[in-house]
Amino acid sequence: MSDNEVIVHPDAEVLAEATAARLLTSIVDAQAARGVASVVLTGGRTGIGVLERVRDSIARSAVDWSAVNLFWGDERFLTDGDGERNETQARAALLDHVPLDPRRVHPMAPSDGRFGADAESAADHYAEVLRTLAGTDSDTGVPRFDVLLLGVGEEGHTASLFPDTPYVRERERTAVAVRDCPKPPPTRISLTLPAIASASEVWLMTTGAGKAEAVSRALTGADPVDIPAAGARGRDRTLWLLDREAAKDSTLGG
Ligand SMILES: O=C1O[C@H](COP(=O)(O)O)[C@@H](O)[C@H](O)[C@H]1O
Repeated sequence: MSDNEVIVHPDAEVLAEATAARLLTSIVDAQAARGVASVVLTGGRTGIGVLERVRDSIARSAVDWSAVNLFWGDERFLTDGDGERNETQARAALLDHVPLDPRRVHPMAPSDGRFGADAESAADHYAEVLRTLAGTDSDTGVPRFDVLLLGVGEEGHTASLFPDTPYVRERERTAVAVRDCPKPPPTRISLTLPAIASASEVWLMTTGAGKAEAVSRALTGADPVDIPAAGARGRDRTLWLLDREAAKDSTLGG
């Protein structure tokens, strides 16, 4: 498990642009090393803003999009194409604009899909997809994720793991159905902290003064049960990408 690293950008615009450049470079590097890159996407304003900047970057042509595996860290359990789904927003921001191989795109099921409103079965299926792609040698049950993107909520949630819930305490399963979420919609699907911890790099991206307290608590060793973002760590790197407002309550040294 890696230590937290923090990079503070002047504002949300610069953060989105710089993170898009960082993501493009990471994908190119992974493809140069292994031929393929695997990225876990997030929803939220910052995460979708980064995808829009990737779309608008001339450097997006440096990526072989047909060799990018895409997953989601969480999903709002709504009908297919609903504008609040993280998948819908990611498709509009980037995925519909690059030549992906649809077989490499792994969205979480919608609430009108093959599992209907059974979010638990949809989550179990996602865990099964991850296990299958991980292969029989895997000890984590998830594929090798090069970069796993996350947002952070005002109360410290990340993915759809909210404070003081059974879901943030989950140690066995890699994907769970999340019920009674304090932030709408009430039903979601989320990767768990153990699944997140199997990623090579975890990038937590957030902006604005409303996130400052949660960021500060996460960076000063809060219990992940209280501040779930505090428990999101990558194997090789855990990178907090903040704007000045989100960093304002944190003592960052230097
Ligand atoms: O609902 C969600 O919110 C978080 C944070 O979103 P933001 O708009 O405050 O940046 C996001 O990370 C998560 O994927 C999403 O489902």
